[in-house]
Amino acid sequence: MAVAAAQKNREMFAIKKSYSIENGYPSRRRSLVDDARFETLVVKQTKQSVLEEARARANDSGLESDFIQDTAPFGEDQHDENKNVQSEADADGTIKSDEDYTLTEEEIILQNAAGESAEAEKAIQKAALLLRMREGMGTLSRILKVIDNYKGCVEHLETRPSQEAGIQFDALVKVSMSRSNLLQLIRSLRQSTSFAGVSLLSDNISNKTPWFPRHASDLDSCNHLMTKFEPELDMNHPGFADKQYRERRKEIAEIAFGYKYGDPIPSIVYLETENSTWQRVFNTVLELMPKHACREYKAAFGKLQAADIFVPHRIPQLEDVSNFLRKHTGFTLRPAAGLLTARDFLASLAFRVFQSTQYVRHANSPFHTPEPDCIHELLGHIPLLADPSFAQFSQEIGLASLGASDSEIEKLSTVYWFTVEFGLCKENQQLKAYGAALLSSIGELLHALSDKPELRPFEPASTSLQPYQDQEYQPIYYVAESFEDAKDKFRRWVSTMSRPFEVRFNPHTERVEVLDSVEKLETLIWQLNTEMLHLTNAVNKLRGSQFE
Ligand SMILES: C[C@H](O)[C@H](O)[C@H]1CNc2nc(N)[nH]c(=O)c2N1
Ligand SMILES: N[C@@H](Cc1ccc(O)cc1)C(=O)O
Ligand SMILES: [Fe+2]
Repeated sequence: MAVAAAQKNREMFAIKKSYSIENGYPSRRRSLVDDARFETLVVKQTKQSVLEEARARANDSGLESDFIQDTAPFGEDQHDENKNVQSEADADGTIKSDEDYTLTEEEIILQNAAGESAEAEKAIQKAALLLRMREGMGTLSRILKVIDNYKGCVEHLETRPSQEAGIQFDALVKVSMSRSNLLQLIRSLRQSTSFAGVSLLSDNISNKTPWFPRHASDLDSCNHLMTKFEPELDMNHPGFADKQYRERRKEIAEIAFGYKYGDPIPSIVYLETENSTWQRVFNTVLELMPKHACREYKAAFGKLQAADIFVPHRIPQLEDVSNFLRKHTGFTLRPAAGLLTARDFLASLAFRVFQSTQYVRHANSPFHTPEPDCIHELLGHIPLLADPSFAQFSQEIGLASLGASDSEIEKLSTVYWFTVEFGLCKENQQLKAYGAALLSSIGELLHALSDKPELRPFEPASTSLQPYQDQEYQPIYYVAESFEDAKDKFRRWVSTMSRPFEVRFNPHTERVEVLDSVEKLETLIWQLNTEMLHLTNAVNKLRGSQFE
């Protein structure tokens, strides 16, 4: 019961998606908790206000309806005396106010795209319009004339009898014209009573792909918190009744809110209680790891110990860990204020950036906590991020998430959940843990390896559909044939995702490029050829030296 209630409570606050710029948010926030409360409202209101703003802008531009002016209103013969009000009177005689022009999301995207710069406004845009024509085919010739007046080119025209009462025909018109003219055209058509509807269809509105972070510095604008487990909001949270703990959390969250790409991660002077929580978990992990952790985890763990980063008596500083990872796999860390939305969290992996919390779980619950803390990130995630093959794999997941649909993000994060967070694998017929949330939670690790939970073979297609909760131990775990097998299967499944474009990370610029032109592909092929040449040379040199 308590679980269900808490889940509901959290769902009320949870923000499911997105890069915050895309949603119109300012990038940084002052208070974790106020923010969290505020954001649920904002999510609802943002769309509304963006729509209103765009509408106001469209109305402010003082455009006349060229459609009406240039072509004479439809049916002018019959309604001559009404000519002046034609553009405002609807078929049933009601006045069309500006409120009636509901801008669709496509139009807002178009408007935003046009508003980016003078060139962007003039850029030629392909678009498909669906016009619901109240009257006969005669309307078509007028439409074509208006498009011509706006210097548009009609690329495709199709009509069909309408299914709806009061509408004679639907016309699908594909045009290419400058963005600003396209916007005016739509507005113009809307003002005519000859149409029961004018809509811009989504698939053609933009030759651009959706917004997503293109450079590691764009992550400054994401960082979106999921208001899930919060000591302030959740009665089940171990820190709910501990004022001091909550203050401490706020203090540490401020670092993440203030952080910008390129900054060194500020170090934290951890309290004695915090270090001793770390020590308890660290020592237990050390004890259980040889028997229960997968090989790759153990190997990387050893390197972190050798570098003096993993020591029992103090919590490692994120900056030191980040520098260590950079040297091994090119991964770096960014401080995060709490649980991020799956979209923002996965996006950072595309840049080989791992968003890491910096606060420590409550001292009363060292062996399991309902939200990620730095002990989870450090003991759970960091070792594998120092493994080159796993690092590569993590980045691929991140790249696959960029611009993916909400339902794909949901599936991706579910598979991520059952592998990277809670994955089990076989090693010489023995069950081993590779999931970070198992390796950072002794309680859950022992539960996973007991006979209590259900174990299922890992198959991304079905695993991606399995609902889960994240407050208590998992009732189901997925077991891969081996750690390699988990990565292989996940990778192959990711490549079946339906996103209509491919992206590539350029490590020199830390930029994600959309592979949407022959030129870009040619440059890449040239780079690969150069690399092939070096590799072939290396092979030849080694072969040659064998015979010396
Ligand atoms: C992608 C998936 O949802 C995953 O569980 C993410 C969500 N957000 C996160 N946010 C933080 N800060 N740390 C994490 O480990 C995760 N994990
Ligand atoms: N349960 C994990 C922490 C965690 C919580 C929620 C998550 O989504 C991930 C990790 C631990 O105790 O270490
Ligand atoms: Fe995690």
